[in-house]
Amino acid sequence: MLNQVYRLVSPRQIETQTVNENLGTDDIIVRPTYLSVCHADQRYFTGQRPPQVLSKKLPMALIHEAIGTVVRDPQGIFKVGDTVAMIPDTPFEKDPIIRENYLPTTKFRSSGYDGFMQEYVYLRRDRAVKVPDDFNLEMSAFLEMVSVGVRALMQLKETMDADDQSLGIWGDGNLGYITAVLAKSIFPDTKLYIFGRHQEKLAYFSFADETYVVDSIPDDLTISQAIECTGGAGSAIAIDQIINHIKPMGTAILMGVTEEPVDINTRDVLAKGLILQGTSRSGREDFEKAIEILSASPEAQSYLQNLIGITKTVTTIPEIIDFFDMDLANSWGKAVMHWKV
Ligand SMILES: NC(=O)C1=CN([C@@H]2O[C@H](COP(=O)(O)OP(=O)(O)OC[C@H]3O[C@@H](n4cnc5c(N)ncnc54)[C@H](OP(=O)(O)O)[C@@H]3O)[C@@H](O)[C@H]2O)C=CC1
Ligand SMILES: O=C(CO)[C@H](O)[C@H](O)COP(=O)(O)O
Ligand SMILES: [Zn+2]
Repeated sequence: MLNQVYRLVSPRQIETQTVNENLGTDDIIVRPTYLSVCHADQRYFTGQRPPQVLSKKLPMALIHEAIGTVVRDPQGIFKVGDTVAMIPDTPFEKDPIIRENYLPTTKFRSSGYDGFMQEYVYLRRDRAVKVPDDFNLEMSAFLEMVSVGVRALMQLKETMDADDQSLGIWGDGNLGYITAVLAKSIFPDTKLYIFGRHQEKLAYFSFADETYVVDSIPDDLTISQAIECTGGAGSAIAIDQIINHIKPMGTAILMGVTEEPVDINTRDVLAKGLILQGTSRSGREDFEKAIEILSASPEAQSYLQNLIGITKTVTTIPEIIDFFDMDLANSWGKAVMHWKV
């Protein structure tokens, strides 16, 4: 069946490419409905990745945060009309130790493989998770990012020592906010401190125990565990502040993506016996866990709806490009496209 795929062919240049699709025995067909933009998409859209990376990855459809409506399931397991979250992480093998999102053979949509900016997505059925009927659709568009926050917190839980007194999250944006909302459910008795750059963003973290602007953190403040959700140029100072304020033998989960290597004060990492652990992307079970947590907490759903930033119905390629530009200029929240292309 011929399918229209909207691919980034070079920075800021999106073209329709017609692809002849075959429906595999274990596939379903999904019509994307709500798509949410990630920093990773913007790094490709604006050409912030090195030229040799761009030439390897492009052309490809962007977007890995999306929900859609099932239009066909040959096995009849999904009902036509079901809303599903689409999982961009696509493993092709199982490993007894390495999680699917860390396997080198796993494909990740919108990172070298077509993302969800398509007329229809031909999806392996295990890459679709039913979205509860009472979930807000625009909030559900970024369930992938929620699943990434779940992954980080699960890794923290598996790795950290017994000190669960306090958790510090560096980063007052989308990822920090989502991870903080989830932390209230996963570590309900742990004091939650947020460290950011913008008082007006920190104001959204009303559920946290304390918020700090990073240039005025009390010198004697200590935290048990930490998660870095900054990325870019800001992550070096964030990691340095974490190393300074975390208690000995604490664990710091690193989530922010940088294009350049980051200097780390290894002397203090050694002296304090710290664990630094990276986390990237998520697997099916993290999507299921995210939906389980949100289903049990209307309050968490309500907080996440505060993260819905700009929303717009897009019907043409120029409107897609305008929307990406609007996202770049937007300071708070996730940009969610209602996909009518
Ligand atoms: N590991 C994973 O699987 C995933 C990683 N990411 C990555 O996470 C990072 C954050 O994404 P997102 O939340 O959407 O981005 P946002 O821009 O929404 O949020 C980042 C926030 O952190 C602030 N910040 C920058 N430096 C510091 C610092 N040193 N201390 C405290 N706050 C700081 C930024 O301020 P300012 O804007 O002024 O710099 C900004 O407000 C990105 O690199 C993104 O690619 C995203 C999704 C999944
Ligand atoms: O956003 C993310 C997951 O939600 C990851 O940071 C993103 O997938 C990294 O991909 P790339 O290496 O292509 O930047
Ligand atoms: Zn992402």
